[in-house]
Amino acid sequence: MRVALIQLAYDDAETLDARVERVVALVREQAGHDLVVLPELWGAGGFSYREWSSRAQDVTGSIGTALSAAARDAGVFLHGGSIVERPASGETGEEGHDLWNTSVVYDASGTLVATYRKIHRFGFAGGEPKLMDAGTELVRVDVPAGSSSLAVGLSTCYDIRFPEMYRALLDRGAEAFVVPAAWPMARVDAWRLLLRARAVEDQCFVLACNTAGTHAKTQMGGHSAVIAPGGEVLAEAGEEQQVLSVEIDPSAVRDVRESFPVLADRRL
Ligand SMILES: NC(=O)CCC(=O)C(=O)O
Repeated sequence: MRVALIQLAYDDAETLDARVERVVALVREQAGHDLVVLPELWGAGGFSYREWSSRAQDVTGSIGTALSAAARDAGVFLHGGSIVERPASGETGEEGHDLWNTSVVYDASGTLVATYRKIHRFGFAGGEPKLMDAGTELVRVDVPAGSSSLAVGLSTCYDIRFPEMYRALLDRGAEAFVVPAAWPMARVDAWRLLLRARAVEDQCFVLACNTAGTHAKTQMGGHSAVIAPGGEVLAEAGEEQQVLSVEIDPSAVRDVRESFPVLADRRL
């Protein structure tokens, strides 16, 4: 199964339209991959809190429409990273906000097959908790891989600090976790550690796609990575924009779990 992580760099000068055009061109270049992943909030800007409301969209807005077409044209399963979602229905959340940090996933025909609203909001008293509602649903999506498939648990950036969420995804059958992110350089050591920790403790692949470049006065950390279910780093990006293209073998999950059956020793 061939996976591409598009570690995108952007700055404050680029318009949303120009960024969407650039991103969908990069997605189309990944034809031949089974799964392509983009970072968190690449359209609105991961740390551009002040812009989030004006850049919010329904999942069927301009970003979603462009991603759907790119997935179809490239013939790839596409995790489109996340958008600042403002549902066209006027829905509000339990805390009264009308915004969510929502991941959008398309199959190779361009159909929106899953959405995931980020459960753990980053920013303490500011940022996401101030502006957005928290998601409440765990989401697993099965990505076709040749004659079989890979069960992928969805998560976003700051979620990686909450191991109980990944255990819950494991209990829903996850064999891999996708982690789109806008994680800053200042804490990149923690990012690299946490990705491997989640892989080792749950014996799952971790496919983590971070942001690069500097926006909203925040330097992003890069270091997107693909981690095997035994914890080996199969590929890791540097600090600049880069596409990581990696072959993974879904049967490695079963092999690791059989040869070192630590999950069978859980005491609930
Ligand atoms: N966008 C995020 O969730 C950032 C998370 C982060 O910087 C951290 O957990 O540290």
